[in-house]
Parts: sequence; structure tokens; C-alpha cells
Amino acid sequence: MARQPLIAGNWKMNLNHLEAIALVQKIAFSLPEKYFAKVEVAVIPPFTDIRSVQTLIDGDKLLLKHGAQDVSEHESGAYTGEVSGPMLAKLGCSYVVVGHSERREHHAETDEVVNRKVRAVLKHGMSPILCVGEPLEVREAGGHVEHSTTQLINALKGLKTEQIRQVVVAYEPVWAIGTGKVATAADAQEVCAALRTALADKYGKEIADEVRVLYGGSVKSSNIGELIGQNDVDGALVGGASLNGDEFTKLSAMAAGGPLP
Ligand SMILES: O=C[C@H](O)COP(=O)(O)O
Repeated sequence: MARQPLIAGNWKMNLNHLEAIALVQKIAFSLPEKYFAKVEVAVIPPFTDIRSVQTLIDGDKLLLKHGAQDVSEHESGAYTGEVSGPMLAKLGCSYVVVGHSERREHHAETDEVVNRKVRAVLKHGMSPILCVGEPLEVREAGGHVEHSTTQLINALKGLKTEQIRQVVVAYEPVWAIGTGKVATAADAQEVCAALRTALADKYGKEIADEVRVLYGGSVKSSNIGELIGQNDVDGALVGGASLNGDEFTKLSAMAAGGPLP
């Protein structure tokens, strides 16, 4: 079965709810509906924007999907500041980013925490966008494939084979995030293919062939074409370029095979 490309815009800690509405309107206005048959496009705003984005998408029956940038590993209770899986599911989230390198770095998230968050997302019928990827020193030492596949397998521990189908994997080399240093298409393909092979070894080829593997790290309209042209790259997790409506629209259209709107 052909995998539908996914372009997910991770806004990180940018845009208040009014700015979020303006950006979603801009994307919806600029990207003709026919593109959505070829590419799935999702916005991943901060928690405070999700209700506004959901209302707009549902109210105007937009074909855009939306998601969240993180989730608590807990269901409810005395966890000040946390947001749970049931809360995100109630807000119509399709996707939840889990294990982003910024959370691993600034919030000390281990593979074990990431694993519990992946389970929390799946339990409530959403898809995790599970981020893996190596820092610069690991890449320079040639350990990037092993590092990324180990993070992947650790994060999926204990899941049922059927649940793996719902997972989206994002390969994000840390050295390429927000730096303008995009991995070459061949670099991205090498690791994305290795991640798929690791899934096939553990869960079988049929499952591995269904799982979408994205690339993330300085993706723009100028490089998405080459990246998505790789056999095992099924889309992108886009940071900075997702904050610009024109650029994100262009990038999404290119992932759909164009022509540009
Ligand atoms: O989640 C998105 C990634 O961290 C990539 O961010 P970037 O496109 O700004 O490099």
C-alpha cells in the first residue's frame, strides 16, 4: 500500500491563538483542496492555540489536521502544568509529537519516558510522531544509524504489533534542527531506510512498509522536493518554515507533486 506523504508543521513555542488563527486561514486559503488528496498536511501548535485551531478546522470543514507538541505520560491528577492524552483527544488532535530532541535535551526525557508517552498517545486513538536522531558528535563518529534505530526500538517497547501501524517516525538529526544545515537527501534516506529495516526486523515487513518515516531539520520549499523523492522519506516535520504561510503552502504543494499554487 502506498504511503501518503505527511507534512507536519511544528510551530514550537511560537504564535498566540490569534496568530494561530491567521496562519491556519492563510494555509487553508492558499492550498487548493485537490492537494489534500495527495498529501496530508498537519499543524502542530502550542497547547494554548489548539482549541482555536480545532474550532476553525471543524467549523470550516478544512482538510488540515492538527496535533500537539507533547503529552503527559499520566492520565490525570496532581501533575501541575501537564496536559493529558484524553484532553488532547477531546480537542480532536490527530497527532502528538513525542521525543523531540528539544524535550530530550531541555526536559531530560529519556527513552523510557518517551516510551510511556508513545503509549499514552496510542491509548487515546492518536498517532505519535516519534522523533529520533543523533547529535553532531555521534554523526561525526559514524554512530548515527545505531543511535537512531536504538532510540526507535526503545520508544516502541511493549507495544502490540498492530499499534505500530499508527506510529509516524520522524528522523531529525539534532545538528540540522534550526541551523539551516539540512541533511543531504542521501543522508536522510540512509537513516530513514535503516529505521524502516529496524521496524521490519522487529514487527515484519508488512507493518514496516506502512509506517511513515519523515525527515526533519531545516526543511524548506527549496529542499523538500529532493528529500521526498527518496524511497524511504514519506514527508517532513517542519519547524521554522511552518511559521510562514506562503512557504509552508509552497512546501506542502511540492510534497503533493505540485504545481505550486
Ligand atoms: O520539529 C521540527 C524540527 O525540529 C525541525 O525544525 P527546523 O525546521 O526549524 O529545523
